[in-house]
Amino acid sequence: MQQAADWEGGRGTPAHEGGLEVAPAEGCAQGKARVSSDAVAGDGFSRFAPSGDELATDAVFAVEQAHLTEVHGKLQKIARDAVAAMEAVAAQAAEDKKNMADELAVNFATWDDVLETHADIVAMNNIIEAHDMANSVQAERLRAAEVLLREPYFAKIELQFKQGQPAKELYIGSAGISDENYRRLVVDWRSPVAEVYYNQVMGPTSYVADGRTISVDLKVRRQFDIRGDRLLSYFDSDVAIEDKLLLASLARGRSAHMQAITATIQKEQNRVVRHEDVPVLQVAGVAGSGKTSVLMQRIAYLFYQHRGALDPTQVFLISPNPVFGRYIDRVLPDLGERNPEILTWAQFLAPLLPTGRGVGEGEVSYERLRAIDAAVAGFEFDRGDFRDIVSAGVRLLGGDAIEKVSAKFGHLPAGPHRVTLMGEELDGRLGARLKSLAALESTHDEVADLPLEEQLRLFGETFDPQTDEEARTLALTYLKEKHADAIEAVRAMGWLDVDRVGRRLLGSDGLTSVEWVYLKMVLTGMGNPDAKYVMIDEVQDYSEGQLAVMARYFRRAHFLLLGDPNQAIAEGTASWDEIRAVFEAERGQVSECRLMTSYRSTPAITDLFASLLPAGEAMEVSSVQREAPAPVVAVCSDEEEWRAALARVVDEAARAGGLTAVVAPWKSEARRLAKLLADTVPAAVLLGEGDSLPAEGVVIVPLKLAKGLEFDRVIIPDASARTFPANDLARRRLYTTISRATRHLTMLSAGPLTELLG
Ligand SMILES: Nc1ncnc2c1ncn2[C@@H]1O[C@H](COP(=O)(O)OP(=O)(O)OP(=O)(O)O)[C@@H](O)[C@H]1O
Repeated sequence: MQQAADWEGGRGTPAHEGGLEVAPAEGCAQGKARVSSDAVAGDGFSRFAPSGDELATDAVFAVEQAHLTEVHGKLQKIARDAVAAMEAVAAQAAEDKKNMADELAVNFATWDDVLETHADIVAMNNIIEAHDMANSVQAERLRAAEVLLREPYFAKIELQFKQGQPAKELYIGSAGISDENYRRLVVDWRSPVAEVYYNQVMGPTSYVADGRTISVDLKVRRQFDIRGDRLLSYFDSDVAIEDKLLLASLARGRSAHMQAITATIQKEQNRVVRHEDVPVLQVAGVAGSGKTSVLMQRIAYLFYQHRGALDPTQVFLISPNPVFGRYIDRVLPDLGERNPEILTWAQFLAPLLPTGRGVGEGEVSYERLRAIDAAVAGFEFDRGDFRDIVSAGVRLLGGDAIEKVSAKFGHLPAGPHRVTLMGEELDGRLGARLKSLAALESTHDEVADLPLEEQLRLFGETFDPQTDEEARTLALTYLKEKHADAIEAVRAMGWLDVDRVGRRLLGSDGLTSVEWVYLKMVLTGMGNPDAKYVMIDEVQDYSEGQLAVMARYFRRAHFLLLGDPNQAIAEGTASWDEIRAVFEAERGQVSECRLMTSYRSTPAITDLFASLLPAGEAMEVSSVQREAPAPVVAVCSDEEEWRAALARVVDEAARAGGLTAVVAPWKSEARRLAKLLADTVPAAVLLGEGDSLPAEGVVIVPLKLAKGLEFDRVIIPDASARTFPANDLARRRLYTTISRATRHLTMLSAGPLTELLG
């Protein structure tokens, strides 16, 4: 066992028994991590594809290639036919519209004429609607064909439904499609029968369709690697111990955007993707276990299940940071689906807050929010809780009037019902006030004094009213725009001084933004009742308060919570049990799943981050990746050495190709590193919130922004005890940092290496 010098005092660092071996090297002490994993290695994969000669003589290969060629040809025809049909519909629609417009004699002379005109218009609309419908069917077909032309299918199953009968062949792909005779060419991966493929059990098995369990005998389970109309290889699995397609997919490495895992969803992942629709599903998964991938597949699955009834605007994905949002935003479009609303916490919260109020820190306990619930239960408004609505210097609604409206509904408790009724009444009063202003001579003069282009923009003509009524109508249009802020303030219950109510109720100086939004929800019922699904990725990074706000805001939605308790990288976030408790309190029962296999990193890197897990948990984590060079550690004895070593490893990484991340613990440290490297390795760029992940190169990125992402190489610039002291938070931060690496990991240490790696 070697010892490396401590650059601060020249003291020796302790040796790391059973962990990383640290050996001196030029400039810094260097070494390789010892690997204990015997996970699936290269040999299994090298047999995956038959060689050229074998392919030529492989009868199955020839049959499958012929089938693929036929299906691909049919898909091309389907796409061509769909385009032609859409063009024909468009031409016909244009013709029909022209004819109908020519024939349509708008006549309101008598009541009979009105009825006839109305009937003509309805008939015209029906024809237009029929065209739209025909087009949307063809558009859907075209979309499916386009998705499939890239890879028509990835698997085939042969199912025997009854003994003695021939087995039925089904090809499974990213979308489902039939030929012109309604014969299924490809079965959608989300269809009930496809479950048999994902269950990875040969022989007698079953699937559920329309609530019925259907028993089948799975005779053949064949996986394909296909590009367009070319079959690259196939693999028949008789026992599902090794998934060759999975190994092939993992060997292909990462790309600048997350890829769908449709063809290789594993059994434990499939349980989450096809999980029954429960109010809350909480999924705990180790780093790289496919939580985000599974989340995307689940969304695609839900769109399929609720086709026509679930719109993407009713699904929300709360993502850890904007870079991550962009990293995942191609997965669903590649599957032929639209993206849900992808928001960070800040993007979710900001529009709910009054202008000028920052999102602030999210650290709020559930207890504190429950105190708000308790206080509001026995509460009554007073005059000071109401604010004048003022716009452009005009007081449009006074606090006294609002208090009177409140008293009118005083028989109701102060809460959402009463506030809604008050809102409606105040909306009416504001409308009446604007109307009375619109009747004033002074307003008409104001409108007449508007620049001409302003009048044209507002009215489509200059202000030249012929009657009083016309003058009032035009003035009202002007006032509605002038006082749009007041109209919006009434709609958003801006007349209620939430801060004042909070101070009164809680006796505190001020509310945090989380408390403010929560109190507003409790008082006014603010929320999104139309959201049907909300997915929170990296759920361990939110406080109880933030989670309770989301649970309350999306009050009718079903939640999917995915996270890794060991990746909680900030203080004040909810523990795994607290997350469950918040959702149990807010939404009732919480169902749970676990994902324990890691797909991202090599066995050596997986072993290393798994060694940071609490005792017991590490034993369960396994890696599926192939082996690659062991992680490298360099302990430097002084700052100068460390700088030189950093420049060297970053430069080497830049030359090696692929994408490297220098993961800094904090934003300030990332900036410092960027400055430090600016002269020596200018290729290394600082990644900001507004950036997308490049396909290759070197990025310097704070850990917070690296959340959920992965890189071919990770460089930890300082794995010293100073950056990672021996405590739980640092342990989780190191685990998260290391697990961003897929194949290569280099750790430098300015001074003694952290004990956590000992
Ligand atoms: N079934 C699978 N087939 C192919 N690749 C997979 C599969 N499951 C996961 N992967 C790959 O493993 C990597 C990690 O997946 P993902 O980012 O979804 O994991 P995660 O659990 O969200 O990670 P973390 O929490 O550490 O950010 C990705 O490159 C993903 O494509």
